[in-house]
Amino acid sequence: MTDTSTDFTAGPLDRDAPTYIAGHRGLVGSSLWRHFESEGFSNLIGRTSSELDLKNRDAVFEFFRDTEPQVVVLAAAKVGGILANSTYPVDFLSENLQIQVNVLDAALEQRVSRVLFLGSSCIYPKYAEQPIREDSLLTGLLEPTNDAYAIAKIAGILQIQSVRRQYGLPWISAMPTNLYGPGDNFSPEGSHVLPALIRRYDEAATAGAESVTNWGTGSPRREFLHVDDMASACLHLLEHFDGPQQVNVGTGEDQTIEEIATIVADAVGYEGRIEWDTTKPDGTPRKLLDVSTLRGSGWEPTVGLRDGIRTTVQWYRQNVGHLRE
Ligand SMILES: NC(=O)C1=CN([C@@H]2O[C@H](COP(=O)(O)OP(=O)(O)OC[C@H]3O[C@@H](n4cnc5c(N)ncnc54)[C@H](OP(=O)(O)O)[C@@H]3O)[C@@H](O)[C@H]2O)C=CC1
Ligand SMILES: C[C@H]1O[C@H](OP(=O)(O)OP(=O)(O)OC[C@H]2O[C@@H](n3cnc4c(=O)[nH]c(N)nc43)[C@H](O)[C@@H]2O)[C@@H](O)[C@@H](O)C1=O
Repeated sequence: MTDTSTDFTAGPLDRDAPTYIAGHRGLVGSSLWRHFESEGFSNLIGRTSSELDLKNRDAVFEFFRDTEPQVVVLAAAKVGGILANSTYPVDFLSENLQIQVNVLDAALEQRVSRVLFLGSSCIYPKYAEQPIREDSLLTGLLEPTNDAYAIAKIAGILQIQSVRRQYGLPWISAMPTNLYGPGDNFSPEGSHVLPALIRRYDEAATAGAESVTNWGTGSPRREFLHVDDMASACLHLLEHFDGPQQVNVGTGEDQTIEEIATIVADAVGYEGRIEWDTTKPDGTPRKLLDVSTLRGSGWEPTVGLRDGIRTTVQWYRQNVGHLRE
């Protein structure tokens, strides 16, 4: 079956159109909200999970009928780091499938004109050639620590492509690399590596601890994008890209986890030793995205890694760290 949605040309979005940001209180959603507001969007719609549980299909359809969004960014999902993903795989599979199927089906009933679905770089095979091109999808086995989450995200890409083929609507998907920034989840067990390190090193610096213990071996490589760059890439794609293939979103540069730990230690002023708990999983050895599609469409990141980590530490100290006992 071919993609029939070929007569659409991406262009500026209507700043007054009802625009639904699903997950608007999360790391990505809150940054999207700030960015869309700063870009003049006057009719943004958001609902918390207690106001609208996106797993509740009837409630989602009723919400779409009431609010009639014309643009939807799907940044609501069950999200977590390597340990949460590997400990609760059925939650990551089932909740994400329910959320995305409900939102995309309701958006289809309303014939929403532009939808952006957010996946993740973990959709690609564990041993994909680096940097990972978009056409590596489904060419090899997944990383077992996040295969359930990845399968849900791959289903989302297929749903976007299927709506394009069957209904000709110009919906798109973006696959972000590991993200960080203000509004992140800093829970020690459930979070991703960067917020976990910021919290651990800040606590160690405050306590004058002689050593900190991080997870795994420190040798895996990861690529990090500041969430405000992610938000600007999302709007850029909605206005400049149309096509069935998911688009990678990243910086095109990566570091070892050990290097990241050193940058965080510098940022918080911690001078003690680093130890590694090798009973914790390393996950995929490397996942550096090929970002030539996005770069070719005229977008590039603006926040350097050291600056981004420094300002995230400041945000953490002002908004989360001071709440500790
Ligand atoms: N963080 C990262 O490093 C990466 C994230 N992504 C993707 O980006 C997107 C956003 O992630 P991120 O911002 O980090 O995640 P967060 O956990 O920070 O935010 C997720 C948001 O989803 C909402 N949500 C979760 N379940 C439900 C539900 N049942 N009903 C309604 N809302 C719900 C939550 O709403 P509420 O706060 O109201 O409870 C929350 O605000 C996700 O699709 C994720 O897969 C991709 C790659 C990397
Ligand atoms: C975005 C992406 O995020 C997840 O994949 P991941 O990249 O493996 O995620 P992570 O950030 O949790 O870990 C990165 C690396 O860092 C190491 N590491 C060290 N010390 C801590 C630590 O304290 N916490 C965590 N979480 N990791 C640590 C850890 O051992 C690993 O080697 C997916 O499940 C999936 O959700 C997904 O799509």
